[in-house]
Amino acid sequence: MPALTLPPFPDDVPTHDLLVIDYELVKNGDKGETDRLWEAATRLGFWYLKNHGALEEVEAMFDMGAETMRLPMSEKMKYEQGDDGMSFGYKAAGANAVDETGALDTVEFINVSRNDALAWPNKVHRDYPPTVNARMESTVKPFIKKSMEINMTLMDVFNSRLGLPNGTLAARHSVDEPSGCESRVIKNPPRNGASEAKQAIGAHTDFGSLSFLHNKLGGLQVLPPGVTEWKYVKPLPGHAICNVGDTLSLFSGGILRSNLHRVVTPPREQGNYERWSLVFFSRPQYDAELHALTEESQIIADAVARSPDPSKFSTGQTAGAWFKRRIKNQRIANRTGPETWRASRGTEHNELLASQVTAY
Ligand SMILES: O=C(O)CCC(=O)C(=O)O
Ligand SMILES: [Fe+2]
Repeated sequence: MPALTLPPFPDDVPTHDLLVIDYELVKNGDKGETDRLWEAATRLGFWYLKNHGALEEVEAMFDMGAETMRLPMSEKMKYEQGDDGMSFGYKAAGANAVDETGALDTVEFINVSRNDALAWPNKVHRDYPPTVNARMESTVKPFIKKSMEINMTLMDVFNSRLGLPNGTLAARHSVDEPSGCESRVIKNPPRNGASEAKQAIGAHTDFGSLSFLHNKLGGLQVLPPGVTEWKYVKPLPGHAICNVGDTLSLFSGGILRSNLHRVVTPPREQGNYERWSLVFFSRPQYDAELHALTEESQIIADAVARSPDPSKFSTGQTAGAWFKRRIKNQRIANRTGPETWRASRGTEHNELLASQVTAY
């Protein structure tokens, strides 16, 4: 991407501080740092990650994203993800709802399946635009491999803190199995004169286990527990933003928190610029059953027993079904009314509250 001087994140908008976790320390088993990671993952479910060593891979992915988004719309639409609940491929702006009323999202993105990237030049799920293929080996695969390694290192920390036998979470995230794991490059257009901030991506919890996110402009917001006003997460240069998603929250009986978040027009002057972000989503293999791992861990069994609604940890769904249901019911083409949006929901803790919040 051309080097562009972006306006700084303003200091007069409501912002939520995240803990900064040092990946190198976590990798080396530093007790204080793993304590802080645990605190971040159980209290808010979001944290900054520094020293993750993936900065070069991240920049190359932004280049791949920019090359892809520059393709003619007719070319991009050949790879659209469709309305059947598959996430891999291109998603045009306005293809998803952002809320119950059916307001449209403003982001386009290109999602590449982990399975497809690792199997390249063979295909597991689908074909991709030529701009993706050209960089599959040099850019997409290295980014995905590094992201997986980072997420699995963090997941092993959670595995042990949750009192699970070694490798319990890893066994549900096998690299050889088909899964919804994917990379995503997201582009949101500048505000273009609009006076109101718009929801680019509606309030949601992430569908899978762990998300490894990179952005440069503000716009990401979280609704911290017990708070009714959305707070921006300020991007910090060189830092990733990591968060827990639904499936890890379910496996852990709610000990790990999958927090509501959304993306709106970047604040102030930043809103006049294109906003680019990049995520790698780790998700369990499709056939993993989503329920609290109470038989494998007394800590999780106790957490479920203490929950006011233990039934919510027995979804009766596999990861594949969970993922498909959430994606399919966000698609505007599938919308019949507010019930479609509701059917797309995951573990959102206070959805009613979220839909009442209007402050940007
Ligand atoms: O663009 C961002 O900052 C966040 C994106 C996000 O939440 C998502 O794609 O699930
Ligand atoms: Fe998200």
